[in-house]
Amino acid sequence: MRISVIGCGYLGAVHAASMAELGHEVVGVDVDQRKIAALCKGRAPFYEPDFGELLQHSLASGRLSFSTDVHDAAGAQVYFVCVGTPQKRGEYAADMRYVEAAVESLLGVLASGELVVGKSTVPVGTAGRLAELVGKKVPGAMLAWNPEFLREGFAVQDTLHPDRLVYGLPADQDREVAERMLDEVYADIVARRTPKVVTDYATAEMVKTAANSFLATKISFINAMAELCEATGADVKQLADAIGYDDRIGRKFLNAGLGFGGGCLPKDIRAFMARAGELGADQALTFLREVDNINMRRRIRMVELAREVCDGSLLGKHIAVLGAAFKPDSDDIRDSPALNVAAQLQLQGAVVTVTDPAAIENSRRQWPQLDYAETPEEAAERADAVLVLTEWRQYRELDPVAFGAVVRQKRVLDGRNALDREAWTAAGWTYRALGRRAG
Ligand SMILES: NC(=O)C1=CN([C@@H]2O[C@H](COP(=O)(O)OP(=O)(O)OC[C@H]3O[C@@H](n4cnc5c(N)ncnc54)[C@H](O)[C@@H]3O)[C@@H](O)[C@H]2O)C=CC1
Ligand SMILES: O=C(O)[C@H]1O[C@H](OP(=O)(O)OP(=O)(O)OC[C@H]2O[C@@H](n3ccc(=O)[nH]c3=O)[C@H](O)[C@@H]2O)[C@H](O)[C@@H](O)[C@@H]1O
Repeated sequence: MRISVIGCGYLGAVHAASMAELGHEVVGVDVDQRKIAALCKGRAPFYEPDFGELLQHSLASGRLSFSTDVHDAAGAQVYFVCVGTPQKRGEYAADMRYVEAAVESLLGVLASGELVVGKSTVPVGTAGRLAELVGKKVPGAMLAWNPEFLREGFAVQDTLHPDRLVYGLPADQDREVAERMLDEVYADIVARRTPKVVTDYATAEMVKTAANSFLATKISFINAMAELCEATGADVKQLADAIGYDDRIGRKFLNAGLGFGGGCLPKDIRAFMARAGELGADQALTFLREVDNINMRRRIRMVELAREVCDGSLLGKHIAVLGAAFKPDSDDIRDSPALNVAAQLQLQGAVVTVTDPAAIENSRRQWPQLDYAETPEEAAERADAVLVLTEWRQYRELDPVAFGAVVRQKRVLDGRNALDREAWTAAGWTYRALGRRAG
């Protein structure tokens, strides 16, 4: 099948290479010339495990190419829309200008019988509106919404082996044709009997925002428990383990700590609230405001904790921040809790050095005022406190004995509840973590 993918960022580039891996002829299009130049050369423009190999394999097969010209996308049976939907500046709502522009550009290349498939996360109501536009401008062309649930750090695995497929389809006679075309795109995945939900546009759009809202709520729930643990002397990690044994609750996404960041959960819950407001149903989602508040309070608490361990003042204290990406195995720093804390510490007078295995280049571009080091040892040289804010394996596996020789003061703040508290304490470190007793 011939497929085009519009927008080759974290989602689209992986989707394009994965579709080629599934045997399709794929053209990836992006307006960012640097990104396309890198992809054409088989260089991943971002850090994502397994993506580099997949990209090179797909390019070598001759089934994958990239372009900055949307006309090179013409002649496909299916056009995936994977452009960004960031938060609007100064507002909660999603900025839809990239989706609008991408669909507008497709109107010039689309033909009757071809299918536009939205993958970007959008406010409910978008697909219906765009389907009308597509049908009016290109009679016989169709539109479907097929939200994506991949996680960064597992993007290749999640794209090739998703736990479900969701098709939001038109209500008219195009419904069956569109479903058949999507089944052909995902033939290998459908053949494995992957659960498939075939529904209308609005439900498909809402499945995506509801899923991200639920995940954000689960994280903020455990972080609210962490706040109470701090007030009572209880231990949030043991609490999460204990409630997580209940199958109805489950242990996943109950890791208390610095909370959620990234290019999706924060902006998606806000866009969902904004859309509910537009629809006159804002009351239904007021709880998400509290989810957001609990999440942001963790960042402030982390800074307080750093001040506490630094004898009540951050002025002139050398602080090593281990981790800049919003999560491990990614170079994505969009709304990174780690960088937010690093910047707050610096504003309060600390001398902050940040390190990260993959995200230093991105961080330097966005936060040039911070200092950076290549390794945790360099970052922690003569530090008064070490903060582990992204739980990269390298940091989880640090040897607290050897690492202790580098710093001025053996004080470690475990922002992700990821270190072995007993081992660090035994090596003479003062151990502090959100929602746990001092070690
Ligand atoms: N990053 C992720 O893990 C996931 C993202 N999503 C959703 O997918 C969408 C894309 O997210 P990311 O890939 O993270 O964003 P991104 O910012 O990494 O990529 C978006 C890409 O679209 C390109 N673009 C913008 N306008 C264009 C146009 N008119 N024509 C062609 N290309 C254009 C940009 O240059 C950029 O490369 C968002 O709606 C996001 O919420 C959904 C699931 C997972
Ligand atoms: O819409 C999206 O873009 C994606 O958003 C999230 O994926 P992602 O942002 O890549 O990463 P997550 O693993 O969900 O982590 C998000 C944030 O929550 C934090 N987190 C996660 C789990 C947890 O228990 N505690 C916690 O604080 C992470 O550190 C990270 O900052 C969802 O998990 C994906 O299903 C979805 O497709």
